[in-house]
Amino acid sequence: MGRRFSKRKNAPPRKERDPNASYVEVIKENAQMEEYYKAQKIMSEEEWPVFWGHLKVTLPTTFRITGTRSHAVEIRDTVKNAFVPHLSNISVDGVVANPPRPLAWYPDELGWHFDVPRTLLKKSPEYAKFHQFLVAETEVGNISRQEAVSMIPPLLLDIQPQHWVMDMCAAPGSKTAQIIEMVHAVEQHKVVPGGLILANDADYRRSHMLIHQTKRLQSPCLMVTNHDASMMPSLTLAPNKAGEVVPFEFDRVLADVPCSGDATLRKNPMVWNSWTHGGAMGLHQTQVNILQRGVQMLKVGGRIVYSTCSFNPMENEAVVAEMLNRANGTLELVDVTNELPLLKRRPGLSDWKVFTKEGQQVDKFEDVPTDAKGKFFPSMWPPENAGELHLERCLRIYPHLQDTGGFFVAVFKKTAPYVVPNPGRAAAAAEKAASASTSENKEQNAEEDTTTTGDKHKLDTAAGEEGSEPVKKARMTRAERFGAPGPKEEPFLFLDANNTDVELFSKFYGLDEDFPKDQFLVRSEGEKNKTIYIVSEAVKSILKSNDIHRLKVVNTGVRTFIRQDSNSPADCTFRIHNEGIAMMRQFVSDARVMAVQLEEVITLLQSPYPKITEFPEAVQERLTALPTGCCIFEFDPALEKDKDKPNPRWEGQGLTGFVKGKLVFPVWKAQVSFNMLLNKQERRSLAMRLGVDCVDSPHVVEGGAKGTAAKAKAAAAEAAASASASASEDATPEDATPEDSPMAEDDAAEGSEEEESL
Ligand SMILES: C[S@@+](CC[C@H](N)C(=O)[O-])C[C@H]1O[C@@H](n2cnc3c(N)ncnc32)[C@H](O)[C@@H]1O
Repeated sequence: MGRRFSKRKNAPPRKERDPNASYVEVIKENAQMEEYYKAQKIMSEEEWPVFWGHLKVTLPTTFRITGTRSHAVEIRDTVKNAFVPHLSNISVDGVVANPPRPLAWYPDELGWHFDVPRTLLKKSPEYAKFHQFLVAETEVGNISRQEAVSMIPPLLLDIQPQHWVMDMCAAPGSKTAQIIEMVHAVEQHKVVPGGLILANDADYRRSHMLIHQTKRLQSPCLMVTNHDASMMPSLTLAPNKAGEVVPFEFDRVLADVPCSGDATLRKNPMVWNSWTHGGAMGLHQTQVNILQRGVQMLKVGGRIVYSTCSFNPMENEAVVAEMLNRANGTLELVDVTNELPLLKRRPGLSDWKVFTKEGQQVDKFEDVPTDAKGKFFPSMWPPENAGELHLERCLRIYPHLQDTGGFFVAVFKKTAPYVVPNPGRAAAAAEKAASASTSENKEQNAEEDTTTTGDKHKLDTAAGEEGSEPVKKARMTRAERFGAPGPKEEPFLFLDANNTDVELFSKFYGLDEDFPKDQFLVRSEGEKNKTIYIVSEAVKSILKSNDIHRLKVVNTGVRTFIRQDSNSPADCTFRIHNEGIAMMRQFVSDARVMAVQLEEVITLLQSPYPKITEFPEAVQERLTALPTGCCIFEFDPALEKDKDKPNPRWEGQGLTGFVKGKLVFPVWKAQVSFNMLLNKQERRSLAMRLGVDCVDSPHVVEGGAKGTAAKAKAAAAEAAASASASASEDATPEDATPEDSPMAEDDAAEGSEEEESL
């Protein structure tokens, strides 16, 4: 997960976690690595000392403002106008900090960086306030801490809202979040977007980090799967509404593959200690196989971006060159010189050297000693036609160019169908490996079946001697490679448009005629429908495929309606979940929407269950007239009567603080009182943006404590919860018991080992 600014529950003592504390003990030298990269001639001798020196400097903090377009702009303007002017020239103990500033190359000033020593963050009241803001906005997913260079691959995918996008190695999900935002970039009224985001990770536990990271983006177009990306299954999809069977292919694919990670030195100083010549060797073939499967599943005319956080040509240009040669003219490198023009980059290499684990240079595959042959593939060397492949079109990002981490990116376009096998220059050993991992549908699916039943994993089954890396890998079980497989997922069951429950809430909320009522689903077979999710038409066509058993879907759908088992006399016991409110607001009848002023919002924020009599007299009559049950409160700052009155909390801002767009949130009306259906973080974030105080609702339910939910995915939950950053909470109506939704299981499993506070 992009690192977050959040506080962690049960976090180890600060001292243990302070990365600076451990950094001082690392000696930032590695002679082998220095020699290796000098031999690769990744830059001139004159530039080398600047590059090498920069690797030793701690990375600035970077964050990205997330969410839908208008919302993100609002948060950006808050950072720019409310904080930055107060953060210039601040010094503590003689240290002056650079105030936060936008990344020059990131579009619309939505990417930011700053390098502020921890002491200053703690001691300066201005920075403390800024930090508090970052924490609150991160909690609700409006800000995501993400390394600057990691933001590049999604930007180069050139995603359009209607695109089907596959993120092959997606966890913890910072790039997936960016992709989701791009698919939702155009805010359309009364439309569920047509795009699709399939986010996959081979590691089940990490696939749950992915769910956590993307949950707050509330996309009905997202599907999270758990496969070895080199063996993503092929499916025949169910016909869509127009009766067409569209192929299971993607307009855009991101292959952000597992790599040795030596370009993350600034963030992970331990790499100084651990780097060896062998680090990249065991990854090269896996990287080729993942990229190749991505190319197969890409539409002709589509774009695939390959990226690593490694400087190593064996993981970078060698993989790219092998793929281009296998593709034999059906794939080309795109010249992206004019894309992100302010991003400083260096061209890819057309020549590089290969070394043994012991550090001996080997000029060609044929020269590898027989007893070491199993560790090498011919594709690790520069091909003879390297000069013709336009490898210079690859992007090498070096830390000293713009004070970032290092990264490698290659952007391809598929120009014609790609047929496997086409082993190109690969030798017999690699051919065998490739065919094991990329052979057509039948074999792939059979493979998936065997891996899930615990048989030996066949990926990378290269011919090689006993004890060689490929053979050892081939003998690994799936669990050894990717951790324990998750439990069998509950099925995704669609509700008919004329299902009694669908009819009940459709009528109660006056759902628009155009609303796709056949895209609701549940996950609790045989039980009454407790939690109702909505998915896009594209997701539905996948879930309704006859081959769906081949795809391990771990999560999809946005929580939209929750059944409240209560004694409430409400006509409809389904409440709207805050997750689905932005989308549902477009389709809900105005009769269920109450326009409110700031004063009413404050009453709800400052009292857990305010009685009608606690609201301003002017609205009491309207509130009394509302039928019991769930309704939507809508606050439009443009209609606020006192909007220009200064807000004492935020200097220079009107009374509504930094909230410029409409706010909608679900509220439960009981007999005599109201309850805002927001969790603790959501309440706090809203209060902070409005510049008012709030109280936490006492009726929140800790997600981790949801008994049955926690049990259901015990394996994943246990692992993730131990690293968990924040148990989630859900607000419930005062007179109702908390729902026990299948999706609540995710709350128990959420969290990230990569989470870090400022
Ligand atoms: C570099 S990280 C991806 C980072 C991610 N794209 C992001 O931006 O947050 C690589 C990921 O690949 C996953 N992985 C490793 N081998 C894989 C495979 N064969 N198929 C799919 N995922 C794999 C790892 O679990 C890891 O989460």
